Amino acid sequence: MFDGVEIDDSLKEVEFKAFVTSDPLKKYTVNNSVRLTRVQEELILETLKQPSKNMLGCPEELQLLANLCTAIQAKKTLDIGVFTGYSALTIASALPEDGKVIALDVSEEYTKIGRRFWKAAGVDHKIDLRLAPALETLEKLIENGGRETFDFAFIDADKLNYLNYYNLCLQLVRQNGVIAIDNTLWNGMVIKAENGEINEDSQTETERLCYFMNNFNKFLKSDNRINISLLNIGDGTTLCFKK
Ligand SMILES: C[S@@+](CC[C@H](N)C(=O)[O-])C[C@H]1O[C@@H](n2cnc3c(N)ncnc32)[C@H](O)[C@@H]1O
Repeated sequence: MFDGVEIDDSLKEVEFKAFVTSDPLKKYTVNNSVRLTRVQEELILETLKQPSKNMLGCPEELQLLANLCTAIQAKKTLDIGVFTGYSALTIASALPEDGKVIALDVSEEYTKIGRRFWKAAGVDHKIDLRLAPALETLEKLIENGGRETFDFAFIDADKLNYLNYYNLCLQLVRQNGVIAIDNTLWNGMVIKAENGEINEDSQTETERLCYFMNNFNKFLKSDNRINISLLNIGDGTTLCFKK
């Protein structure tokens, strides 16, 4: 897949992503399972031209989430962190005609790319984009009676708010609904945090975020409000099944 894509240095930072990986087994699993529509493929290729391309979601992960939405017959969903609209497009495509993705981001610039592709795929009527800090939007949804009305949520925005997003999503998602969380393996670096090689005072922001992510993973494991699966797919995807 995407053999013609030029790999520049910024993409080498995200070697775990299927379209740049050199891991033969990962390539195999993706080549033998990921199905992309023409519009998804065009959106991915367009995003790979953007300077912030390394934020793009992983096709194998998003396909799994879409399949999960179908399996639980999701209708009302949340996409926290839209970027160029790939996750919203993929989730919306798995929903029935009257399904909804409430899509949360702060960036007009990124999301306007997504709008074009949502329209091309004929799913724009299912996507309700809210341009504001996601915490504000989630709190408003709760205030306005949204508690336990969502079937599914995908958390993929600013990492330091992950715990806040998770706690708000737990209020918004119904019993047996699913919260999926991206980047929980942090490019494999969580092992360094686990071994004490990285801590909250580490030099780089990415290391400090990794320290945070390792603690967040431990919090999720101990949270009895959910059943959990941490999958080594994409950059690490944690599935939380609300009890
Ligand atoms: C990793 S990208 C999302 C990728 C997307 N889910 C996909 O599948 O391609 C993270 C996004 O979170 C957004 N973001 C960052 N801080 C935010 C905040 N406080 N509230 C809402 N969105 C935020 C960024 O603008 C960016 O578009």
